[in-house]
Amino acid sequence: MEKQVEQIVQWLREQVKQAGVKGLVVGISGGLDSAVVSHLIHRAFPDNSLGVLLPIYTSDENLDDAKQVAQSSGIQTMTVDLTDTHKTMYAEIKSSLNESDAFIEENDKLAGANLRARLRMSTLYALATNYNYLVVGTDNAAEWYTGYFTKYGDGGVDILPIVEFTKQEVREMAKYLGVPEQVVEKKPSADLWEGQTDEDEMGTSYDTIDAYLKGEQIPDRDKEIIEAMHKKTAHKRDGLPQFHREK
Ligand SMILES: Nc1ncnc2c1ncn2[C@@H]1O[C@H](COP(=O)(O)OP(=O)(O)OC[C@H]2O[C@@H]([n+]3cccc(C(=O)O)c3)[C@H](O)[C@@H]2O)[C@@H](O)[C@H]1O
Ligand SMILES: Nc1ncnc2c1ncn2[C@@H]1O[C@H](COP(=O)(O)OP(=O)(O)OP(=O)(O)O)[C@@H](O)[C@H]1O
Ligand SMILES: [Mg+2]
Repeated sequence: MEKQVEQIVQWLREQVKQAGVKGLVVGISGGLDSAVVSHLIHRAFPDNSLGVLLPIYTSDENLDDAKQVAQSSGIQTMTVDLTDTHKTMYAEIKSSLNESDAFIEENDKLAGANLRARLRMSTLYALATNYNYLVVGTDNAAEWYTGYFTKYGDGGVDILPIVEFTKQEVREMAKYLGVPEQVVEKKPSADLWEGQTDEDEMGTSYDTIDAYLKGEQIPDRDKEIIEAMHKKTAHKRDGLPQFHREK
């Protein structure tokens, strides 16, 4: 594991050098993926890494976990509470809609949720500009394959250090790095609405996605869910469609 971690740390240093910047910034949620990334970027840049707590209606429990991750990793942190910003901005969007165009319930929930991720992204880029840092993404292999992230939200980042690691591998890395136990054991959640868990929303489990990515047999039903998500979200992984002028 030490070798694996050291390779990622070296890679992080190369990315910073190649980009001609000074360090790295990540959002810390109190969840597993950002905990691992916080530990890794602090190892790579003890004096030039920043973890940002970005609560939007965030529970005390998750905030507390985020603080404990800050402590276990040793990373410098700051907090920008975006709850009021989200409230104001989303209310403004909704009140500007014609009554006949108003959100249906499901879209309302999703749009509000994705706005949370995009406000966090905007904040991280403002800070990256100030400190001359790159924004580090926390997607793992399962999230990347299924496209389980918000386009230009938590998907709006500069580099992806753990994108080739399954959720289980990220969990193993977390234990090795000394991430607090309750964070290692916590149910993965995007925390974009009350009570959300990734596995409930996706309708399959990380263990199953991990197994599929490793080429193991999984039930047909899960395979269908995973492939449908993968197909539907191809646009999040591909470059932008561009119109080419005739020569
Ligand atoms: N074929 C296509 N070509 C180009 N663009 C296409 C497109 N289809 C949709 N789009 C665009 O993409 C948008 C839909 O994508 P997007 O806005 O990302 O939204 P969407 O994929 O619908 O929702 C994001 C999902 O990721 C989950 N999530 C988000 C953030 C964090 C985490 C977490 O694990 O922490 C999970 C969240 O719970 C939700 O299930 C459409 O509104 C449209 O603008
Ligand atoms: N409250 C928050 N404060 C700061 N960053 C956040 C917050 N919520 C989400 N993020 C950012 O969005 C990323 C995506 O969230 P995601 O839930 O996939 O990861 P996680 O919370 O680190 O781990 P897990 O998937 O196990 O919950 C986080 O890793 C983090 O960088
Ligand atoms: Mg989370």
